[in-house]
Amino acid sequence: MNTPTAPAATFQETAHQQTARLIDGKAASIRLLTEVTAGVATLAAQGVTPGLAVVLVGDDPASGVYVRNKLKRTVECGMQSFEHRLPVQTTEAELLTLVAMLNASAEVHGILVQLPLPAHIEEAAVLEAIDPAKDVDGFHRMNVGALVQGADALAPCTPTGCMRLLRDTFTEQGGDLSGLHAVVIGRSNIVGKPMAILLLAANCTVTQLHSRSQNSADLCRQADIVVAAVGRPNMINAEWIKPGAVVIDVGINRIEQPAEDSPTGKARTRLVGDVDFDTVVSVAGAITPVPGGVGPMTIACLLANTLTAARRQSA
Ligand SMILES: Nc1nc2c(c(=O)[nH]1)N[C@@H](CN(C=O)c1ccc(C(=O)N[C@@H](CCC(=O)O)C(=O)O)cc1)CN2
Ligand SMILES: [Mg+2]
Repeated sequence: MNTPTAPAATFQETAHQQTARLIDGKAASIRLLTEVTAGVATLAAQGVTPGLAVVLVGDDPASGVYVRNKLKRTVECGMQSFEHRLPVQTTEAELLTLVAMLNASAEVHGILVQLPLPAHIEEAAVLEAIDPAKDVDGFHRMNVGALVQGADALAPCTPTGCMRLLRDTFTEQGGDLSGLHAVVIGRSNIVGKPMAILLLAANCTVTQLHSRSQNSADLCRQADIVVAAVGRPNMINAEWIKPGAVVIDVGINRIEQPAEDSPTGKARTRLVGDVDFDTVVSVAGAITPVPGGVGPMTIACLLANTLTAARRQSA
């Protein structure tokens, strides 16, 4: 093993003792969508218009919003959009028949089945039925395996978006994250696990915390980079954060806000992350807000993956 060396002067050494810099995911997503739009135009000029099929089963209101946003951005980028809304009582067999049809369609380069699916449908069976070349969510085992081995893969959109935000935040080091200690909180297949793989591929030292971890706050306080993806509102407070650390908040939790705390004086719901923004903002060096942080990057990375898939299928 090489003699350990201290990481190069990092963002946090220069940035602490002040309010954290806000990492603007909305602006970063617009930059990426602009690149994707140019790539789509180039491919279209060669006779291939990338096509994305989005499948939504049931009427979960949040999923409905995400799907609507995906369809809107798809069209804005110049891609073809194929929308499939199925009733909640759709059977697994019916859904698999649709997936097979989309796999066979030459106009469809990317397929996305919005999660969560209704409880009677086995999610894994549906995700494994998608042609890995069209799996723009990067959830198929073939793509997960390729990601782990560092081979060309369609990588999951939310972790990819987080990596882009991190590289942008560390521009002073040329986007180099080598040697930094990254703590990922959460181990879901969609975010936590692929996030850890991507950070490892970027030469970070990675610690993964989860519901059974002990001394989580102490471990987290050693991190240069914290990625919170647990789905528990405001769980990570200032005591978990080393001064100057870069904090990426993947959580999207809708909580009730009582009338007395609401700016309008009426009870309403409010979107918060897994990170207690109000306390962490004065300790961290940089932080993503919720909304306007990771969320918009998820959709931009989905369209980037669709462009990549279309390029590969037409090569
Ligand atoms: N098949 C998939 N299902 C789900 C995924 C996924 O990547 N693929 N991720 C999430 C939901 N999701 C995309 O599908 C998603 C969630 C949130 C956002 C977003 O832009 N959030 C905004 C706030 C939006 C709001 O007001 O509710 C933000 O954070 O600024 C985009 C995509 C689960 N399912
Ligand atoms: Mg299920």
